[in-house]
Amino acid sequence: MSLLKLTAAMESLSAKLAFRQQHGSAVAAAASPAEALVDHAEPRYDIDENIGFIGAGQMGEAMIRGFLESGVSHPSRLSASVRSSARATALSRLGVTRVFQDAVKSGGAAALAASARVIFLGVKPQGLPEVLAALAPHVGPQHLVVSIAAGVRLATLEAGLGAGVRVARVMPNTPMLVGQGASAYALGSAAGERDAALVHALLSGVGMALHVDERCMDAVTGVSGSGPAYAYMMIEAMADGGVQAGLPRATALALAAKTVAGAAAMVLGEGADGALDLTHPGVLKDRVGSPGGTTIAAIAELENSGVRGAFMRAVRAAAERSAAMG
Ligand SMILES: NC(=O)C1=CN([C@@H]2O[C@H](COP(=O)(O)OP(=O)(O)OC[C@H]3O[C@@H](n4cnc5c(N)ncnc54)[C@H](O)[C@@H]3O)[C@@H](O)[C@H]2O)C=CC1
Ligand SMILES: O=C(O)[C@@H]1CCC=N1
Repeated sequence: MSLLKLTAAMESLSAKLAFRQQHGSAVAAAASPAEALVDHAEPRYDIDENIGFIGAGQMGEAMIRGFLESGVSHPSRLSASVRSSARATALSRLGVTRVFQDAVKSGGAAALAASARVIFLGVKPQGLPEVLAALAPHVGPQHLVVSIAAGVRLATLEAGLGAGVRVARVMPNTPMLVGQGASAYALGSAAGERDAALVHALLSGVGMALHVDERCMDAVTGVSGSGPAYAYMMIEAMADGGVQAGLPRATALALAAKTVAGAAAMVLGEGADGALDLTHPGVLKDRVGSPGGTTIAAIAELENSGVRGAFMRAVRAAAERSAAMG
């Protein structure tokens, strides 16, 4: 893909994202009323590259589904190396038919490297060394290898694949499945501007993508990689409170989830140039509470329970665990 085409693709993605953020629609099934009328018989996708996955579990499948549903890629452009027939069946239901066997034991790494120019490594960090060893003989100058493994450093990827191989380290999160991911990425020493643009275009097609220095990646893991789990706990707990106060479960859960999503959308404003325009959550919080009212009564309970400190310690624990895994 030429740099010009990539830039155009990125602009188109930004426009789509702006639309989705504005309209709260996560997935591009009907990115605009006009697009909803388009006949999709022809393949229609934004990133004109063959993309492969070694490991398509929770996160790998969320990325694949996100790429497909947001129109970043097309099933004909995707391939994967998987361990189980259940995974292969799940992918074929998505239209991904180039599915190879285990990357380590059954030659899947060679087949995948032959079929894809961008190779995502979606296995657990503990399984990564043997995947790198299996993949190393098959990667060349045409490849960009992107690891999503928590804690695993760029230097480890470069040492495992060989000097000169272009690598990137990405920390995605599962809301990518619905086009609402929050990802950060860092680039290896051999990766260039085109690689950065490609990684950025892929990730920003399924949410927000930020380029960070590698030393930030463990902290990123603590905030956004593991973060959806904290948000789910919060939503579950708020819903439990609603049930305790007399609401039906489904009503409480829907209200809690939408409240968290809406509050997050108000922090994540967007400037005229499409850049993020963040609003401090403290300012927004103060607008909710009336003197002597309900909100401040609730906030006093949260402060008494040490919720802020608990969240800070949780993020720090995840970041430290990520650093230790590396
Ligand atoms: N789950 C999450 O929310 C996030 C996970 N990650 C990272 O993503 C990676 C995967 O995590 P999950 O998807 O949660 O784990 P998972 O266990 O659901 O998926 C890993 C997949 O890799 C497959 N696999 C393992 N060895 C293989 C081989 N040799 N050949 C082919 N396939 C192989 C497994 O069968 C499994 O389906 C981890 O490194 C994790 O740190 C990063 C951000 C978020
Ligand atoms: O729990 C984990 O280790 C992975 C990495 C970030 C989210 N899940």
